Amino acid sequence: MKILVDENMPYVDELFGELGQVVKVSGRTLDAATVAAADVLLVRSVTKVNDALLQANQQLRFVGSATIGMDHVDRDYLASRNIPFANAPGCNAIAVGEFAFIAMLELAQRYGGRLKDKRVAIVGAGNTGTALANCLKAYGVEYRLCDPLLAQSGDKREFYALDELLGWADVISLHVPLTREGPHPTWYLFDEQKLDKLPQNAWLLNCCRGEVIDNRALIRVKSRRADLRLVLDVWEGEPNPMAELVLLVDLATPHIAGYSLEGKARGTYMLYQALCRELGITPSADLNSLLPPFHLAGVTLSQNIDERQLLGLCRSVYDLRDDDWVFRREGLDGRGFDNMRKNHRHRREFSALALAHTGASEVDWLSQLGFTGIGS
Ligand SMILES: NC(=O)c1ccc[n+]([C@@H]2O[C@H](COP(=O)([O-])OP(=O)(O)OC[C@H]3O[C@@H](n4cnc5c(N)ncnc54)[C@H](O)[C@@H]3O)[C@@H](O)[C@H]2O)c1
Ligand SMILES: O=C(O)[C@H](O)[C@H](O)COP(=O)(O)O
Repeated sequence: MKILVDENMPYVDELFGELGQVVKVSGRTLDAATVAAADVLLVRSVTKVNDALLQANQQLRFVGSATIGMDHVDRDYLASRNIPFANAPGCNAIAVGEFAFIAMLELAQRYGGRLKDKRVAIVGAGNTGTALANCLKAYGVEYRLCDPLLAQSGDKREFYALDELLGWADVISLHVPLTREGPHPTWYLFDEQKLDKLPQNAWLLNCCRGEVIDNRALIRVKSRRADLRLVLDVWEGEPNPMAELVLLVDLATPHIAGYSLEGKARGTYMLYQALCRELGITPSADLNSLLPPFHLAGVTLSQNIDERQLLGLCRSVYDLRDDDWVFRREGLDGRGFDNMRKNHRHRREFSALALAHTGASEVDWLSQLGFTGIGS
C-alpha cells in the first residue's frame, strides 16, 4: 500500500511505516501525476484536495488531513467517489489557545497594564476558542463568547452577538472556520466597516484563516488607527502575506499557532487511528511514546507569581517572539514562509513543563492553565 504524506507531518514513519510504504512529498506543490499511484493520501492545509488532484487516481482508499480546517478539501467530491475522509478536529486546539494567550501576555508586557484587567471577546467557540477560554478562565481574565451556530445548537454557555462584543471588549480573538456560505459566513467577516468599529486601543488577534479579515482594509484602518494592536498568524494570500501589513502588526507569524509538537503529533496520530479503523486494524502505536522529553526537567516556584513572571514561565515553554523575529527576517516570501513552517520543531505545550512549589500557595490555576504536576 502506497501512503503519500505531506513532508510536514511528524512521526509518519513511526505510525504508518507498518501499514505500507510511506512516501513524503511537498504538500504545496503536490500534483495529480504524483498522486496517481497512491492508495492513501495524507495532507495538511496547503494541499487542495479536489477533482483536479485526484482524477488520475482510481485506487485511492483514504484521504486524511491532519488539520482542523477543511476549507482545502472538496468533501462533496470525495463523497461522490466514495473515498473515506478524516480530519483531526481538536488536534491543535491547545496549541492555538496557548498561542493566543501568550500573545496577549506579550502585548500586555509591551504596552503596560495587565492582561488580567482586559475583557476578551472570543469569536468562534469551538475547539480553539474554547481552549483559549480555558486559559483565560484559569488565569482569571474576563471573557465572552460569540458563536451564533453553537448558540442555536443548544450549547448551554452564554453567547453574545458580535456587534455587542465590539462595544464591550478590549481584545478580540478570532477562532472561526473560513466559510462563504450558510447563515453566518466568515469570509471577510472583518471588512472595513467592522474593523472601523473596533474599540479604541483594541487588540485584534487572528489565529484562524487569513481571509476572515479583509487584509487590505486592515492596512487602511490600521494606517489611520495607531491605537490598534494586531497579532496575525494567518494571512490573506498565504504563503505571500502583504509585506506592508506585516510592518503594521505587533506579533506576526507564518500560520504556526497550532504548531506545537504535541498538536502536530496528535494530528498525525488521529489520522493513524482513522486509517486503522478504515482498514479494520487495531492501532498498536502509542502517541505519548513519540514525544521527546522536554529540555527542562521541571521548575520549582518559591512564591506566588505575578503576570510578568507568568509570561517568563510561558516563554520557557514557547517564546513567541522568536517566531515573530524569524518571520520578519526570513518568512515574508513564499519560500521563507513555507521553510519556517517546514522546520518548525521547537514549540511545546504548557503540559511539557512540570511545576513544583515550595512556598507558593496559589498554584491550582497553573495546573488549570495546563502545566503539569503542580505539587509541593
Ligand atoms: N493558525 C492555526 O495554526 C490554526 C490551527 C487550528 C485551526 N485553525 C483554524 O481555526 C478554525 C477554528 O478551529 P477550531 O478547532 O476552533 O474549529 P471548530 O470547528 O471546533 O470551531 C469553530 C467554531 O466557529 C463557529 N463559527 C462558525 N461561523 C461563525 C461565525 N460567523 N461567528 C462566530 N462563530 C462562528 C462554529 O460554530 C464553531 O463552533 C479552523 O477552521 C481553522 O481554519 C488555525
Ligand atoms: O486548520 C488547522 O488545523 C491549522 O490551520 C493547521 O495547523 C494548519 O497547518 P498546516 O496544515 O498548514 O500545516
